[in-house]
Amino acid sequence: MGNEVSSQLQTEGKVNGRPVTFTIKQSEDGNELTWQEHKHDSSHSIAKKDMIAVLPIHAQVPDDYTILYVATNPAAKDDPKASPVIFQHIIATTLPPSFIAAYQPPGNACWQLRQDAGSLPNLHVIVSLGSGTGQAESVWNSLFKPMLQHVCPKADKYTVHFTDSESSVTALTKNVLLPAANEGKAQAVILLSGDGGLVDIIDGLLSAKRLSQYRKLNVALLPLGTGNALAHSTGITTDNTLGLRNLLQGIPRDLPLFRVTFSPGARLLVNGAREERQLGTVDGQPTSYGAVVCSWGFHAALVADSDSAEYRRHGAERFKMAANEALYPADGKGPHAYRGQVSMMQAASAGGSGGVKKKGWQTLDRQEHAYVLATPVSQLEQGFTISPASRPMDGKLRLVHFGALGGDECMEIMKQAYDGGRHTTHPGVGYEEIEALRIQFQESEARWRRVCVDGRIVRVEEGGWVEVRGGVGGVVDLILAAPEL
Ligand SMILES: Nc1ncnc2c1ncn2[C@@H]1O[C@H](COP(=O)(O)OP(=O)(O)OP(=O)(O)O)[C@@H](O)[C@H]1O
Repeated sequence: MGNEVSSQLQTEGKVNGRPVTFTIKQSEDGNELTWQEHKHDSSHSIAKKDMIAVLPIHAQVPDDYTILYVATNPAAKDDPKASPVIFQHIIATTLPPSFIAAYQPPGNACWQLRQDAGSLPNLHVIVSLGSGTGQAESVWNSLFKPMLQHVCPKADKYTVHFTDSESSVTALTKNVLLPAANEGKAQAVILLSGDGGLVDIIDGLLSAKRLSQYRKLNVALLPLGTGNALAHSTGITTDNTLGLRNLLQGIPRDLPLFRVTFSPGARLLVNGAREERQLGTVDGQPTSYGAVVCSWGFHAALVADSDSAEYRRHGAERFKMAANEALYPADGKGPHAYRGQVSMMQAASAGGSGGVKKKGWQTLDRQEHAYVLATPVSQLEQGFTISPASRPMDGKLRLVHFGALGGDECMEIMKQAYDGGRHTTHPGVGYEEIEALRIQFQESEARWRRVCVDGRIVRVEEGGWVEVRGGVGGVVDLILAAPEL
């Protein structure tokens, strides 16, 4: 190619009507669009990580496109509740074709699928004011609302819901989303929340009968929680757009779920564990559903203990703070040894770390445990790779477990999880693909019988049990872009 720049990489065009030269440049963050304004001899650029999409404007002006992207929000420097980025757009004429090809949403992108056979899209935006460090409202105002007004200018085409309590999403699901889904209406939900918002939707949808004409919802995540496990594990957080690139470029994919069944006395703890509630039942058994994690032991305890307004202010740090308290308790006795019988059913395809593979239930030899965690996702928070073999949306449950250990040894295993998931090769850690997990609790004190299902805490009665099984689907589609974008 010599010094010649290919027409794929450089074109003469316009930005907002002003003549420019566009160039695609290789940078550390990937391909970057730069342009040189002829009149002012000034240069500009948009980094790959800031790109949302390139959208054609009209068939009559085939060379004109709108570039949607984000820019750093200066207000976020001093305000932890401010959106880190704001929405930007420009009109570009005669862009390099490779740039258009990279960022124009595919024909089957969810945006188009939301148009229900020509009728108005049934689009709900949920702004969860209690999620993460409280950025959802600012993200709505500075980022998502301006983008929606751009791509969906008729404001009456969508409904915005702001949460005002921890039961807001559940109530909306039971009163609005489920009845409409049962009438076969196409619905799309855009969720400005953490994993909890999605779990509330899933649980709400599964709380009552789904009729034969039930139509799956499309759900798109704008990850604004603390852990954002699903978003990190599916690649939604790999750019700076807080899920907007994924929203415009993604296609609907069935979200694999697992079912968690409890003994009859199990209760959901709410309102900072000050209140308890009955769980929904399936065939008479208390049942919950999840998409991220079901755990008992150290992980469940730290999720439960860090779920207070005081801890939440610290964002993802809250997990580390609670972990320290659990591993090095003030009484100096070391971490609790959780007593119970843990059984698993290995998946037919699993190799497993426990020697000869047998179908059917197998009970672990040990009676004292520190960590028992089943998950279909790879990361529980950014960089915490609890299950490195997990692949997005494959629905395979994996079990990570180890016995009662000292604080330092537990901490070392956790550090290895933060180091790309190295803990799964630690000789004391079991890691296998499973079909099902069952725990029979042998603890007299209630706090050691707490189970975490996607951040919710369920306390099981003395002598009670929990069982986890994968293979549930057909309830919601998650909007996901191809990982290579
Ligand atoms: N306005 C509100 N008032 C009280 N509670 C709220 C309100 N809005 C949301 N909540 C609750 O706050 C919690 C937020 O959960 P969510 O999972 O979205 O965020 P997170 O826990 O910070 O993130 P993650 O689950 O990804 O770690 C949920 O229990 C939700 O019901």
